[in-house]
Amino acid sequence: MNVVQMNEEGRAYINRELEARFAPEDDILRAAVNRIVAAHAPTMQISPLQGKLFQVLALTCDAHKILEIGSMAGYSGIWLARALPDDGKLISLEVDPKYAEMACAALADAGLSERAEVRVGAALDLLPTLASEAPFDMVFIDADKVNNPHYLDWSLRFTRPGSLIIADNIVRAGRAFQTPPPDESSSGVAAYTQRILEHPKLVSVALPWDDSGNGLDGFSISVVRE
Ligand SMILES: C[S@@+](CC[C@H](N)C(=O)[O-])C[C@H]1O[C@@H](n2cnc3c(N)ncnc32)[C@H](O)[C@@H]1O
Repeated sequence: MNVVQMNEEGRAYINRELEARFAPEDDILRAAVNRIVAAHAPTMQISPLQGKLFQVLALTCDAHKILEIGSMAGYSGIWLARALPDDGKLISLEVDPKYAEMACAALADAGLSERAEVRVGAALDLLPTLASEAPFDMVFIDADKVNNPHYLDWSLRFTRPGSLIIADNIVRAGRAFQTPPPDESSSGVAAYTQRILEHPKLVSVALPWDDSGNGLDGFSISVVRE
């Protein structure tokens, strides 16, 4: 019997093997990451297995419209938009014009320009303009963590029963569990977590995730109930 030791090496091995089988990156996804690396920017994108999980979730809730807050170079946007039908729509919000440009290029390379749109600006300025495009079947929150509670307010306004609201980086290597949290981002995440747990219309779960060298993190998934 081949037993894998559950040390760091063992976890990396399992992750690699699962990624290779369930969520292999193609050239388009690799090119999106390469753009980040070429710009000497930090690689903050979701992992391939997260991307595949989000696709499975999008298909499960029959997502036609997805809202993403925090596009960066379009890596998660590609995973999400690929789960949409031809007449589906991903709207992704990004404050940094350089990242927005990279995201547009990545989505165009992926042949997803018709289905995915990047809007440039601070999410809190852009969100009030999206009312006519709601409801969204899925919202992915992955921007400035300090504003997560505001993003939750908008997500609740813009979703329907059965929609999913996902938030990345809700552990922050444990900083989000400290009382009081040691920084503003962790405070935002802690407040977000408390609210999704207490909200009567949300059923939520969170999973731990090893954030590619940035330490242990995690993400939450909430479903909006009737
Ligand atoms: C963690 S990265 C997103 C990674 C991306 N979701 C992925 O997995 O490929 C966070 C992004 O949010 C953007 N951002 C930060 N504050 C923002 C704000 N107030 N409004 C919109 N985007 C913001 C950052 O510029 C950055 O590109």
